[in-house]
Amino acid sequence: MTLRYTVDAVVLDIEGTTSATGFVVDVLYPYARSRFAALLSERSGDPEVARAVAQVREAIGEPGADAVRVEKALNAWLDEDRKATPLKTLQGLIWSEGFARGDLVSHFYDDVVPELRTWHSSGLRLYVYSSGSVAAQRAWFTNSPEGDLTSMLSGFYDTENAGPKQEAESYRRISGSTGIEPAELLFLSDRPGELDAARAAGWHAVGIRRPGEPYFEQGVGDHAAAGTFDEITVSRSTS
Ligand SMILES: CSCCC(=O)C(=O)COP(=O)(O)O
Ligand SMILES: [Mg+2]
Repeated sequence: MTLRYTVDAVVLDIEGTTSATGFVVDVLYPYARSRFAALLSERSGDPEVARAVAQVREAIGEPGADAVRVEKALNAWLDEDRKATPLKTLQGLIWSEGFARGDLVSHFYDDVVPELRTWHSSGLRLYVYSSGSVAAQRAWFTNSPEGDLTSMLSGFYDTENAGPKQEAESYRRISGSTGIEPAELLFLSDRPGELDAARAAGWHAVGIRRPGEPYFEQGVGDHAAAGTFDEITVSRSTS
């Protein structure tokens, strides 16, 4: 069945939606895990690192936690795939450098890039809203197996600049930042809580259900659902 929407922009979740959670967990997470210790010891003076470390200490309620304790907390969050902002900031720093030096190439499901090209060439604006940091998102779309895709993207949002993905206020913030009315925005995500929040903010929302993804069995509640991007026809609003 084809789902049809007429909007100004499509906003994309990454993990479970454009790309496989398995790739993130099996390739990106070990890459970050093996580099946290060096980052924490060698770059503690970097303001972005220092701010993230302070956020970790606050989150674990240990203001005096040393680098070893901070690393332990980061690894525990990794184990449970916790979408904690300081974890995502530090991962993003490590990954963006890994992508830049050619250690990493991102992953997209086969249906995604062709559909993004179709939507972009029809005049739709494309944005990303992911728990992965903006630095990680940029690196992800720059270093795809099909080359640099960032020219199709109009902006990037994460939990730092927009807020938590399961809160309607974050979607209102993105709508305000893009200047696009909520009813002209379509969000694609695998997580029902994120779809609920987008809908509560007045957005259109479609659940992406891909076999093998963590939320496949649970489903997406009462949201419209698609198995692949080519099941969604999106036209640009003329208004
Ligand atoms: C390129 S971002 C890496 C994936 C990631 O760390 C993540 O948390 C993605 O979560 P999402 O909100 O896109 O499901
Ligand atoms: Mg997701």
